[in-house]
Amino acid sequence: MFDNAWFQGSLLDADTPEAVGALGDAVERVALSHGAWVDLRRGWISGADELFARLMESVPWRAERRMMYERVVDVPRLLCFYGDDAALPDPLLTEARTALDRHYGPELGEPFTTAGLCLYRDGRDSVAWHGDTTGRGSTDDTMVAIISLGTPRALTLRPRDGGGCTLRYEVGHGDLLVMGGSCQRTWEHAIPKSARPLGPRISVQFRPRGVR
Ligand SMILES: O=C(O)CCC(=O)C(=O)O
Ligand SMILES: [Fe+2]
Repeated sequence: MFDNAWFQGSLLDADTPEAVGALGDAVERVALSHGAWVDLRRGWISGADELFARLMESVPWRAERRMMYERVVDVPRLLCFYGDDAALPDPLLTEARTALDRHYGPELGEPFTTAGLCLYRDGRDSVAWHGDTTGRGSTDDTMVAIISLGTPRALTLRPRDGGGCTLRYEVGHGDLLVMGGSCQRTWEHAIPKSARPLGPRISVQFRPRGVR
C-alpha cells in the first residue's frame, strides 16, 4: 500500500512495555490568544510503536474523495471514524480515552465519545488549514485530544485573524496534544506536506459528542 522503509521506531520506545502514562503535572499548557490553548504531554503512550503497528494492520483504512476545482480528487490521507461510543480498534485506545476523561472531564464537562483515525502514509499526505467546526466547535469552547503514533510530523497552528506567528509542534511516538478553549473557532491547524521522505504517522483524535 505504501513504502514502509522510512518508518523507524523510536529508540527509546524499543522494549518499553505498552502503557498510558500519567497526566496531571506532566501536562504542559500553553495559553494562546482569544481564549484558545494547547496542552502537550510528550511520550504519553509508552511502547507506542507497537500500538502503531497493530493499528496499521487492524484498522479498515479508507481513502476518501472530494470535489476540488470542479474535479474529484483523493483526500491525501487515509481515514477511519469511530462514532459515538463505538468499540475502538485497540484496548490501549480505550484505556487512553478513559484516562483523558478522568483528567479532562471536570474541565470539559462531558466525555470524549468519538475517535477519528488518520493515516499519513508519507510526507505527501497532509491536511490543509482548518478548524474542527463541522459541529459545535464552530460556536462552543471544546477540546480535541490527539494522540500521535509513528513518525513525528509537524502539527501547525495559527490564529484565524492573521495576527501572530505560526506555532509548530513535532508530534509522534505516543505524544498527546490537546487543543482546547476556543481553539477550533479562533485558530486553525494543519499537518503540512513535507518535501523530506518521511515514514507513516497515525493520528487518533478524540472529540466529545457533536464536535467534528
Ligand atoms: O493529524 C492530526 O493530528 C490532525 C488531524 C485533524 O486536524 C483533523 O482530522 O481534523
Ligand atoms: Fe482538525
